[in-house]
Amino acid sequence: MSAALEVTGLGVRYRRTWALRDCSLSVPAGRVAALVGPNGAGKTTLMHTAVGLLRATEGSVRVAGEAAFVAQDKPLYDDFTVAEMLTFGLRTNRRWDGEAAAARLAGLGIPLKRKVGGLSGGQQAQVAVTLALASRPDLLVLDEPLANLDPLARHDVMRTIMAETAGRELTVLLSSHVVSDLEETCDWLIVLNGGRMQVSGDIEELLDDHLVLTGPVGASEAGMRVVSAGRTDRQVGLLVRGAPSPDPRWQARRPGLEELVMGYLRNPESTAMPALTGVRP
Ligand SMILES: Nc1ncnc2c1ncn2[C@@H]1O[C@H](COP(=O)(O)OP(=O)(O)OP(=O)(O)O)[C@@H](O)[C@H]1O
Repeated sequence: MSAALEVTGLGVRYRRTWALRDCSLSVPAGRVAALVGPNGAGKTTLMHTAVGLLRATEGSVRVAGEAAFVAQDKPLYDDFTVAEMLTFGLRTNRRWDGEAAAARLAGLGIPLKRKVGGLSGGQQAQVAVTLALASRPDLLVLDEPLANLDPLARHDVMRTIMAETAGRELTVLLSSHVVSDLEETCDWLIVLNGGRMQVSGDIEELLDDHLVLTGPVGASEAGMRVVSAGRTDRQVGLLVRGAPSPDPRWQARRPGLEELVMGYLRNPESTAMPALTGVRP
C-alpha cells in the first residue's frame, strides 16, 4: 500500500523554539489516522506543515495528491450563508463536488439559506468538514474537529467522516485530546509528545503487540520491554511491548487504546515506531 503522507526527519522551528524535531512517519493510503498528544506536543504544527501552511525547517513532508484542511478555529465566514460558502468553494477549488456537499448538508438538516454564524457548533463543524470533503482531497486533515462539541455532535461528525472514507481512497489525519472519540473511527495511531514522535502504527497491531501486566512488588521485570510503570506499596502495573513475562505472578491482558496512549505519554522516552524510520524500538 502506498503512503498518503510521508514525513521524513521533519523539524519545525518558530524563531528559537523547535516545535517538532526528528519526526518520521508514514500513513498508508485509505487510513483514518488519529494524531494525539498533550497540549503543545506539535500536532497543529505537524498538520500545518503537511498542508503547506508552514515550511519545514529541516526534513520533508510529502502528501500523495491534494490535501484539504479544517483548522481548529474553523474559519468559516459568519456572515456568509451556507449556500454562499458552497459558491465560494466552487470558485476557489479545481475539483469541486458541490452536489454531493449540498446533498450531505440536506441529509444533515442544515439549511443552505442559514448564515454560518447562526448555526450551532456541531452544525458549523459539519459544514466545515463537508466543504473540505467537497474539494475531493486525497488527504483530509482535521485539527481537533470535535473540540467544543457535545457527545452527540461528536458522534455525528465522526459518522460523516466514516461515511466519506468508506469505499474510496481518502486518507484522514485528525487530532484530538479525547482518545475515546477516536476508538471507533480510527485505524492508525500517531502519538506526538514534546515535539517528538512516540508511536506510529496500525491500531490493532499496536494493541496486539502490547500487554498490561499487574503483579506484586518484586515480580520479575527481567527481559521485558517496559513502556511505562505505575507502582504502589504492594502492586506494580506495567505496560509492556512484546512477549508476556515468564514470571507467573503477573496477570496479563490486552490494553485498551486509551491505556496504550497514556502508557506512552507517561514515559516520553518510550517509542513504538516502524524500524524503517531508524527510531529505536
Ligand atoms: N506561532 C508560534 N510561535 C512560536 N511558538 C509557537 C507558535 N505556534 C506554536 N508554537 C509552539 O510550538 C509548540 C507546538 O505547538 P502546537 O500548537 O503545534 O501544539 P499542539 O500539539 O497543536 O497543541 P494544542 O493541543 O494545545 O493545540 C508549542 O511549544 C507552542 O508553544
